[in-house]
Amino acid sequence: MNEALLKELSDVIEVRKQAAPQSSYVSQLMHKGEDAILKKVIEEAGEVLMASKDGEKLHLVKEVADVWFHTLVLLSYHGLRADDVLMELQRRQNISGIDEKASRTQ
Ligand SMILES: N=c1c2ncn([C@@H]3O[C@H](COP(=O)(O)OP(=O)(O)OP(=O)(O)O)[C@@H](O)[C@H]3O)c2ncn1[C@@H]1O[C@H](COP(=O)(O)O)[C@@H](O)[C@H]1O
Repeated sequence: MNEALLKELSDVIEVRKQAAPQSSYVSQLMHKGEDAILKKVIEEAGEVLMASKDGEKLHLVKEVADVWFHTLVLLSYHGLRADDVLMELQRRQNISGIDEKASRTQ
């Protein structure tokens, strides 16, 4: 995963959040509010399901990118960033790393 790219995208979303609604896709979506953002997340998740079933890998990658992007917009709406999710994933990896270490020493 390119962590820097996710952080960069989070920065762009933060800037668009403050901008006039007509100026960009993110600004418009932010202006429409939480329900509109949630609707996009659910819609894109449905498209991931269809892409998975049709077996086209590139289609799946594109739909997952749409989900990631819209969840970043949702995080920003709530004052959160990609970093918060990355830290949570890191925390889980650390826990499972500790578990693995413990099972090796038993
Ligand atoms: N990564 C994305 C990105 N991925 C998807 N989308 C938009 O998300 C929408 C996906 O919705 P759909 O697939 O349902 O397509 P649609 O029917 O055209 O969309 P709707 O009319 O239903 O909203 C499209 O309008 C895409 O353009 C994105 N829009 C922007 N970005 C990034 O966000 C940054 C800021 O974008 P702006 O706010 O547009 O400047 C850009 O630099 C990009 O890096």
